[in-house]
Amino acid sequence: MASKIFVRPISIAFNAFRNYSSSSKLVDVSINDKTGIATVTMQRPPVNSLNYELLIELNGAFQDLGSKKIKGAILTSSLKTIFSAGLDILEMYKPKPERANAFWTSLQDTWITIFNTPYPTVAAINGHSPAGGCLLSLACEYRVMVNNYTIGLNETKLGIVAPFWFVASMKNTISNRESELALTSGRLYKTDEAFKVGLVDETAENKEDALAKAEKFFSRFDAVNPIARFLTKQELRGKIVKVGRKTFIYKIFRKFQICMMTRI
Ligand SMILES: CC/C=C\C/C=C\C/C=C\CCC/C=C/C(=O)SCCNC(=O)CCNC(=O)[C@H](O)C(C)(C)COP(=O)(O)OP(=O)(O)OC[C@H]1O[C@@H](n2cnc3c(N)ncnc32)[C@H](O)[C@@H]1OP(=O)(O)O
Repeated sequence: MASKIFVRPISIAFNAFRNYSSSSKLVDVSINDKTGIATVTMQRPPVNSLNYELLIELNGAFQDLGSKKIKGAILTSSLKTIFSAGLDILEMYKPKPERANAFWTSLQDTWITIFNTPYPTVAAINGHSPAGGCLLSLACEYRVMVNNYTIGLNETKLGIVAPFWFVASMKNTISNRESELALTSGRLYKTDEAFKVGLVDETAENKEDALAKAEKFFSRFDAVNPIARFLTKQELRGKIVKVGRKTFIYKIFRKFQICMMTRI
């Protein structure tokens, strides 16, 4: 039996941008009472492009799950063939500087939240997952991907530069060498190719299969102390987040991106 929990309203999460708040539910969160597994489903047709509102809801959903006693959380999509098309291109087209700043901050906050959850996370990638979509899956601990879709950080193909925390997320998952080859060429991997290089951990026949495999991943931790598990995760991932959040280079880079975005 699955119980629903409410995602924090956007207007409460970010009062300064009340004008941009939306009452529509872009993220569905359900927790299976029997298994203790939460499923976070992005539902922003047509392609789950990541705009400010979706990011705020996603961030709120993963944060709220931190206060629940869950076994793990699965990130997936309600759409038939798309996990997420990445950042919403409309957010990057001549935005107001305040909106660009809020958008960019919400993207990084969401990445940090998912990257750092105390509970285990799996991305059940049930469709295409370019750029920012790939980033979301990289923030999870494990990836199961349905066959015959594409995934990757294809920014260079779009003539843009993946921020270094996108790159760090890739390098946290596949080798430095493979990351270099993939990022410089803007490669989008097919599911089987992604599996071969370790970008995804398992392949699946369809969404149900992906969800079943995702659930199975959590049983690896049945005999593991959750606090020891989380502290170990922090040990492994903490430095990447610190670098992403605090450095001078990041601040410069962000200003540069906002400048680019407001001039397109
Ligand atoms: C391009 C960026 C420009 C400027 C950036 C400047 C500064 C920013 C600096 C740095 C940022 C770096 C990090 C960037 C990360 C990103 O995520 S950028 C976004 C990258 N995303 C993509 O490249 C995906 C593009 N889309 C696709 O490949 C395909 O649409 C799809 C495989 C996801 C789905 O294919 P189909 O099922 O065939 O569907 P359609 O192509 O017909 O699309 C349906 C509908 O959706 C709209 N759409 C698609 N992607 C996006 C998107 N990312 N944002 C907003 N809208 C999107 C598409 O236009 C169609 O709309 P309609 O025509 O039906 O109105």
